[in-house]
Formats: sequence, structure tokens, C-alpha cells
Amino acid sequence: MMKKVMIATKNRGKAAEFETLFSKYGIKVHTLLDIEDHPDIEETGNTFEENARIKAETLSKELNEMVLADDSGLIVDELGGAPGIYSARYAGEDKDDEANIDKLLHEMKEVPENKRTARFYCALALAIPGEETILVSGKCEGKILTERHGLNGFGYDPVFYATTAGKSMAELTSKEKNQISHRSEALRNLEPIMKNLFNKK
Ligand SMILES: O=P(O)(O)OP(=O)(O)OP(=O)(O)OC[C@H]1O[C@@H](n2cnc3c(O)ncnc32)[C@H](O)[C@@H]1O
Ligand SMILES: [Mg+2]
Repeated sequence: MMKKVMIATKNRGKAAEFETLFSKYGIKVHTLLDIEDHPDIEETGNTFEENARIKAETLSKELNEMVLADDSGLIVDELGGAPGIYSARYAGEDKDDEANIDKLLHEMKEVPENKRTARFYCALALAIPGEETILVSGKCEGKILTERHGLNGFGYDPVFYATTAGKSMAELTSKEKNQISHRSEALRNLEPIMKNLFNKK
């Protein structure tokens, strides 16, 4: 039997990363992009964890199967934690990565190098019918650059300098990003639980 997991996301960048991250377990990934005209699941929570739970549980109830959801974003110290859970719609409801970056660079225009610290955060929720939802998280420390660097990745990657890599996130190959990212750290924290689940089948 082919192992597969449904992920409650419409973000192509996330979907591609999960596809790679799960492939090493021999698990195939499906997302909301595979369901025609599926409406967005409203993120009405006040934390990454709440929003991840809402997305996972909503779709899990709808499909009556196990669903994983990712709620993530960029936390900038000098901006009091913004854009945070509003990262996707920082510059407006239409979710435009380039507009979001432009707004961030503008807000950070006068901020000196030593005060540009930030981190990516990822909460993952695994909803299983009839069971308590499992929540894990991961983060990745860095700084906000003053201009775009690199063409890989998605979202805020071009303006996020990842401390452990010594480069912008968009200058990393997907393999390199997957070694240090908030998303991969969160997924590693889910690994023992996933192993249990998939070996039971
Ligand atoms: O809710 P779904 O459908 O999963 O897709 P989304 O794009 O709306 O995702 P979020 O609500 O979790 O918002 C996360 C935003 O944070 C940013 N982000 C998250 N992870 C990122 C990463 O690895 N690299 C760059 N930006 C990231 C990116 O701009 C996302 O749009
Ligand atoms: Mg979203």
C-alpha cells in the first residue's frame, strides 16, 4: 500500500518542500491544490499553533482522514514580532510575496544591522479522526537583509539571512534549506509519531 499524507495547504512553496521532506520516508504528499476549487480555510486563531490546528482539523473532519497542516511565518524582533501570524497577508489580503518583502524592507529601512534579528517559525498540526491533534514546532534564526539575495525558495526567503548557513535562505538549494529550516525542524519533531502511525498500517 502506498503511504500518503494529506496536507491542508495551498502554498506551492510549502507543498514542494513537504514533497521532498516526506519522500525519504516513502510517503507521497497530497494538498488542497489537488482538490479542485477547495475554498481557503480561514485562519481565525491568535497563534501559529491555533491556526495549524484549525486547518488540520477542518480538513480532517471534511475528508475523515489524517491531515497535516503547517502555519508558519516570520517573527522580526524590531517589529515587535510582526509580521508573525499575518506573514502571508502582511501587505494585503491578496497574498503577494513580492509586496510583502517590499513592505518588510520599507519597515526595516532605518534599522541597524545589530537590531535586524528575526526567526522563521513553523507550527505543524497532525489531526487524526477520533484522536487528539498533535502539535509540534520548529524555528530558524537569522536576520533581515537590506535587499533581496538569491532566487530559490519562496515567500520571505530572499531577505532572510539564515545564521547557520551564512547565506540568504533563497541562496540555498532546496536540500540545504531542508537541513536548517523551521519546517524541517518541526517535521523532525513529528518523526517519532509519524513512524508509529505508518508502521501500524
Ligand atoms: O495557509 P496555507 O494554505 O498553508 O499557505 P499560506 O501561504 O497562507 O501559509 P501561512 O498561512 O502559514 O503563512 C505563512 C507565510 O509565511 C511565509 N513563510 C513561511 N515559511 C516560509 C519559508 O520557509 N520561507 C519563506 N517564507 C515563509 C510565507 O510568506 C507564507 O505565506
Ligand atoms: Mg495561510
